[in-house]
Amino acid sequence: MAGEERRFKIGYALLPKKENSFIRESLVNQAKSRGIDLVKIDRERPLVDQGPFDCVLHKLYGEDWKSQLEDFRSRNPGAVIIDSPDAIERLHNRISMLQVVSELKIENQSETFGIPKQIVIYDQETLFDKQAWELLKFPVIAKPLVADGSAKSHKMALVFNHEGLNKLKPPIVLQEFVNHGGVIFKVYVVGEYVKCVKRKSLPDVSEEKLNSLEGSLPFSQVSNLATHEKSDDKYYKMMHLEDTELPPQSFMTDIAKGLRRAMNLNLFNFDVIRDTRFGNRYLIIDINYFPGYAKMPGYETVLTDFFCDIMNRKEREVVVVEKH
Ligand SMILES: O=P(O)(O)O[C@@H]1[C@@H](OP(=O)(O)O)[C@H](OP(=O)(O)O)[C@H](O)[C@H](OP(=O)(O)O)[C@H]1OP(=O)(O)O
Ligand SMILES: Nc1ncnc2c1ncn2[C@@H]1O[C@H](COP(=O)(O)OP(=O)(O)O)[C@@H](O)[C@H]1O
Ligand SMILES: [Mg+2]
Ligand SMILES: [Mg+2]
Repeated sequence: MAGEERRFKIGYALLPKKENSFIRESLVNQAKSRGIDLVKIDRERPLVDQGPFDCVLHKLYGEDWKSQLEDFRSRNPGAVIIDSPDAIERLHNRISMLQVVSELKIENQSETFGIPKQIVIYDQETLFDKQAWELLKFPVIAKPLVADGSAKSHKMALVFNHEGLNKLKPPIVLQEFVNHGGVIFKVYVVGEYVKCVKRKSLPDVSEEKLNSLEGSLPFSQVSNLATHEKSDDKYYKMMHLEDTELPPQSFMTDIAKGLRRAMNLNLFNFDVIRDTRFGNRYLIIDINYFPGYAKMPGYETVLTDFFCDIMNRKEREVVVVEKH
């Protein structure tokens, strides 16, 4: 219609905590002003009975939701689902999550990247099996194998010696703890957009400290501690977050692009540490689907740009299909 702008409807299905942090008025308004209406999907009703939606944005788990999306896809072949549940599922297991990093090839002369040494342990006996330990040395981080967003899946332990293994509950991943100067880099990806920020992490463990420490130290979501917990804390001040240099942006962008293509995902972030033994070696330790974007300054513009981009691409594809 002449003079009338085409509007798009994006339905979102998020857990209440995510909805509260992500669906802010500022985002809704900015999207609206650029022709995109963000509409909440009612979880009490079948998805196929709602809409019509040009796009579905979601971070929900479980078979029921997956089959609802499949029904929706078959009845609305023109709609875009961000992102595919099968692609997201790869991130729910801490082994398959990082496998894709090992397969990535990036040409770079000055920096290298990879993942820390790690093994997966399914039962208590294997925990104490000498052979399993040939690859690893203490300290290690024990992480639940499953990464499904539950509080349990974030409960980790820094393990200093064999004694510390007793408390662990397989299935777990044991990953070499790599000294990295107490600062972690979080690389946020939104389609083609890539933003790297610094966050606090665990402090380095010296050989000396390692020998004096007892068994293990449990922790959870260390990079997400509230601001007051950080600022009062002597330890946080010791970490010199401001003095830490960010990794080269082009290097992070290359990795992000490679991961995006290999995983077929648009919305994710990955955690990177810089190995203090080398200074130019980066290790990817975690990949998260649809992370806390609202913590990114100006997230409203980044996300709105992305929505517009997806919708324009969809329009172009429809035009091409119609022409043929
Ligand atoms: O809640 P937020 O904003 O802290 O976001 C969490 C992320 O924090 P980040 O953006 O990386 O600082 C968080 O990332 P980290 O675990 O801190 O690496 C996860 O992505 C978390 O989702 P889930 O519990 O793994 O499903 C994210 O939680 P949800 O918002 O998805 O519940
Ligand atoms: N291999 C490692 N070496 C050093 N520190 C690590 C390692 N793995 C994790 N960490 C620290 O533990 C935190 C939580 O681990 P992570 O794998 O990111 O779990 P989550 O999914 O709960 O964020 C990281 O943000 C980082 O501070
Ligand atoms: Mg993490
Ligand atoms: Mg994670």
